[in-house]
Amino acid sequence: MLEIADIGLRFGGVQALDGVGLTVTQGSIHAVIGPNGAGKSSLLNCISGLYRPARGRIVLHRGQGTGGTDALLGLEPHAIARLGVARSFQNIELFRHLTVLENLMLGRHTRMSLSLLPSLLWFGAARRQEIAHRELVEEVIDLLALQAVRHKPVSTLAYGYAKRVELGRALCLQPSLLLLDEPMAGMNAEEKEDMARYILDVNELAGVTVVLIEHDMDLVMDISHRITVLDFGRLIADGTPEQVRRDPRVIDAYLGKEAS
Ligand SMILES: Nc1ncnc2c1ncn2[C@@H]1O[C@H](COP(=O)(O)OP(=O)(O)OP(=O)(O)O)[C@@H](O)[C@H]1O
Repeated sequence: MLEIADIGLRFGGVQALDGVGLTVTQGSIHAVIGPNGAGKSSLLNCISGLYRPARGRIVLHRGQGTGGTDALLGLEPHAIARLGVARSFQNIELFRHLTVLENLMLGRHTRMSLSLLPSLLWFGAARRQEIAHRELVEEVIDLLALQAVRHKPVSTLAYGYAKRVELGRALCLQPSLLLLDEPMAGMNAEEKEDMARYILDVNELAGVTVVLIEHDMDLVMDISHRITVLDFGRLIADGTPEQVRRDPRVIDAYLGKEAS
């Protein structure tokens, strides 16, 4: 569903990404791992359009039925989001004084097709659209088990819950591809386990393809179908969790450091 080839990105003297390429399969959870500064966030930023790599190719194949193929390189972030690529955890700001439901409805509104004026003129159409939005938001609330906190302001929620609302905000855009940058950062073991389960549900039940950056190796090995390993901006391994776990370059570059 996503093909990335030969990405080169430089910041002054730092080669953040050097010839990186990978293929994300539709329906998979694809993790990107590597030591600090390896280029993981930069890669996600290239996919979502925040960074413009000097060279390379990023192509999104949209799902069956739509038949579309889009070159993402050079598109603005909002245009990429409109193609069904959502990003969570670093650029989604929740409105902390608003309730969970209000935050999710707001997340949904960026996807509204009717502008204000036609909405006033064509009240019926706007109303139908509002009902459809509401149904989608209710599905997200069910999927992420947010019923108990739906009317609570986000500022009153425990950290793990707030993170789940962020995930919900991204899901309200009905993405086909979800980019998650360290979704478990700052969480305790129980919160991490919960979040991992919801990411699996998003993938399996909602059919969303996920690209995930995460430092917790056991967790990555548990939930990912495929793992790409970066080190100093270069791809050093790519494969199933079993293949990556055994790869001597990975053990050297990453697991070795963790174990020591
Ligand atoms: N906006 C920027 N300006 C300058 N240098 C940058 C910028 N973004 C990233 N870099 C540099 O590019 C390299 C890769 O950084 P990146 O944040 O992509 O790594 P990472 O693997 O996500 O690291 P971490 O695990 O610490 O988040 C680093 O040397 C970093 O300092």
